[in-house]
Amino acid sequence: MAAEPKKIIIDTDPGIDDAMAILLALRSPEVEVIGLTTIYGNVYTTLATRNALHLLEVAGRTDIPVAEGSHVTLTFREFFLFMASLFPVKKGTKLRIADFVHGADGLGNQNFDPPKGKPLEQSAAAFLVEQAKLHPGKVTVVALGPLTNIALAIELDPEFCKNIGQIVLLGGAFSVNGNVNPAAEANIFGDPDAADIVFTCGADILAVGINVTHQVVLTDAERDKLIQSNGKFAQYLCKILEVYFSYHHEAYSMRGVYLHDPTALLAAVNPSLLTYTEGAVRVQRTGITRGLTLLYNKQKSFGEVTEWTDKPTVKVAVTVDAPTVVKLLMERLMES
Ligand SMILES: O=c1[nH]cnc2c1ncn2[C@@H]1O[C@H](CO)[C@@H](O)[C@H]1O
Repeated sequence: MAAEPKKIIIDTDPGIDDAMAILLALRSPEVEVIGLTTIYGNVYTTLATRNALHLLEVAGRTDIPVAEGSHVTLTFREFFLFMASLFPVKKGTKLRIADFVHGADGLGNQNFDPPKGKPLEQSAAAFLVEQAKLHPGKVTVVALGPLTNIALAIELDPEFCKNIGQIVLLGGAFSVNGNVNPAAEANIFGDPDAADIVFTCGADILAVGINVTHQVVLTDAERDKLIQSNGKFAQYLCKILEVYFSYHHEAYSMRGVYLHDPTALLAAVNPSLLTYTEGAVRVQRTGITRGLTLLYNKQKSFGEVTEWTDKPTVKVAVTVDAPTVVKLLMERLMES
């Protein structure tokens, strides 16, 4: 008898590689997407919500709910709540939005029609808490953007970390340079305070960092194969991928793109595609290395108490079967 599909919620900032991961998830029988929650990162949260609804309409899956997430980082949020109580005036935020990677609309400057659907009334954090409680130990969150919503879910319900089955997150640059600056990877840099809360919350966490996703490349030749296929999702993605290819060409002088989000998604679909190590991860929250992720492998027992002492163990991906990830992605998108 086939195993019941794993319930997943994708926390996402679509985003071209997010779009690939979402469509891939919808073509993966091993998982059932029970919701999308949105976050800023590649675009602002409002646009992330719009794009999430749009992608579900493209896929004909408007039965899947979308819950809108935080518009600001954890610290800004706390500051706002405090200031709003004193002066009810809105101020601008200084989010780092990667529109130069994904286009101004987040989906390769295609300017699609606005979606017809609407997000739930419920916030992303409330949705995450509710679903984890409803299916204890059975829901996997695949977090593809900054970790604000997950940290808010932890704040909202201290039981969330126990109720959630696993958090597979795309984030961090473990023992390699970041992609925002030499220290930091984009998702962790987006909200380092939230990331540190998530890494130390005690949930079952698998972090897939760019030390792993930089091994997974979709080449120009593979994109050509996607273009030539009749797959509906492949056709759609090839339209939006142009901007992402140009960015990689400029930034990395490469003829191909990194498959960050699809790799993290497939790590949730089939964990045996990766190997991982274990230890405690802390995130640098200030200074020039803000957003740095540092894994303590617990091989040395330090004489003194450190910021890593007694912190829970998480899994950090080390290797990936890149050819199989690319093959699965291509096959599933071309069949669609
Ligand atoms: O150079 C970059 N700057 C900012 N964000 C990036 C860059 N390259 C990729 N991403 C986005 O951030 C996540 C991986 O870190 C991915 O979701 C990717 O879309």
